[in-house]
Amino acid sequence: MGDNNYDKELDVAVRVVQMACSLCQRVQEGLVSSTSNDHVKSKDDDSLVTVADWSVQATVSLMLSESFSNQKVSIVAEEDVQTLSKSDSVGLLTAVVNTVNECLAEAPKYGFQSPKEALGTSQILEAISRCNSTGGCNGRHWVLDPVDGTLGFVRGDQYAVALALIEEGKVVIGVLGCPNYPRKKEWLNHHHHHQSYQSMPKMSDTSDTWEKGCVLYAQKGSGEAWMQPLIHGNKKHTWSSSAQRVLVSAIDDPALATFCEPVEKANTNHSFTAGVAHSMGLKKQPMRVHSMVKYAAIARGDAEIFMKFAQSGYKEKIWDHAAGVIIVEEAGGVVTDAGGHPLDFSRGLYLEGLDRGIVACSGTTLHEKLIGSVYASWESSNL
Ligand SMILES: Nc1ncnc2c1ncn2[C@@H]1O[C@H](COP(=O)(O)OS(=O)(=O)O)[C@@H](OP(=O)(O)O)[C@H]1O
Ligand SMILES: [Mg+2]
Ligand SMILES: [Mg+2]
Ligand SMILES: [Mg+2]
Repeated sequence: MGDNNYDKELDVAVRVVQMACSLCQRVQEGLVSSTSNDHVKSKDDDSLVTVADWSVQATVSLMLSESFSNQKVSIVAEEDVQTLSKSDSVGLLTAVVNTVNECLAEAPKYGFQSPKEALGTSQILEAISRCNSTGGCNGRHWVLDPVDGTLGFVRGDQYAVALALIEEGKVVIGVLGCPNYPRKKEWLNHHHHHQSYQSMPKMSDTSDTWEKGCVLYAQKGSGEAWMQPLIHGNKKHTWSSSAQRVLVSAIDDPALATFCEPVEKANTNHSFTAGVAHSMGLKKQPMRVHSMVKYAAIARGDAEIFMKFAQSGYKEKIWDHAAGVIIVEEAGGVVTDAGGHPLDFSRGLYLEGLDRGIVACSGTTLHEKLIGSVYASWESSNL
């Protein structure tokens, strides 16, 4: 691992992700209970963006600047201010400004300073647009997906806040906030989620028996991945001292393994993965989950395999994977492209050179079988 130690960066990143998760929970509660959807917008590629995406991006940008003010902080992040600056977005922008200021007022709870007075619109727009780095193989770059799985977020379902640090092209820390990670792994499944929703305790339920949500994190080369509970509501949690180690599953028999994949067929080829699953002897139905919570499920040992095969021509972005990949690897898992090569985070915004798709496994036995099945299925799917 050399002399590099990222303890300070990791500590800051975990606290800012905790803060962002609390922001998201507040916004999601508002969205799910509201009948209007004026806080959700469609982007040019028809994907969604919400008040939470921009507000988290602003908050993380501000807290990283506060914490590393002596350095030039480079941040690669998903959102820009284009949609937000349009004349018909005044209501949206006001909501972002209010949400960020509400969140900043709580900053001391997370060991950060609150600004002396509420921030204005221009400061918040500036904080969002400052995250316009394009990464690359030189120097340090933070990589942020403020809300990953925005569709899941809007549906009241799974989503994640993902923050990673890349140094000289390698991911060195990863933090993944999963505010709706359920107590029972079966509840992760999108379909089960709705069936069991009525019987699930509500978000406002503060009973101690109900633990939902977590923040996972790892540092490169440590061989350890950790999980903290979320700070719920106003409860004073000793969250920083209640971290638990997470480990991948020991299951290496495909017949017993669970594989997870994106919910939407637009984001992955469900029929191809069904063929791969059959070919390698997976017996269980796929667990379809929004967001990088799929990586969290592998790291926590709640599932053994994650596959994503996007349409050819779609370029995977680094912020959709960086934090998840390092957490799974440090928890004992293996993540590669479909050719078995490690993902390359050194080439800018995209995972350039990716061979077909991404596969994550709890161990090498399943990984080798999976790569073999992808090879066989790809051949036959192209006959
Ligand atoms: N066409 C296409 N193909 C593949 N991937 C795409 C595509 N379009 C978008 N994206 C990216 O997918 C991210 C969401 O992935 P999920 O696994 O959460 O998808 S799903 O909602 O479960 O279907 C999503 O992340 P967020 O935008 O942060 O939600 C996108 O970066
Ligand atoms: Mg998006
Ligand atoms: Mg994303
Ligand atoms: Mg996103």
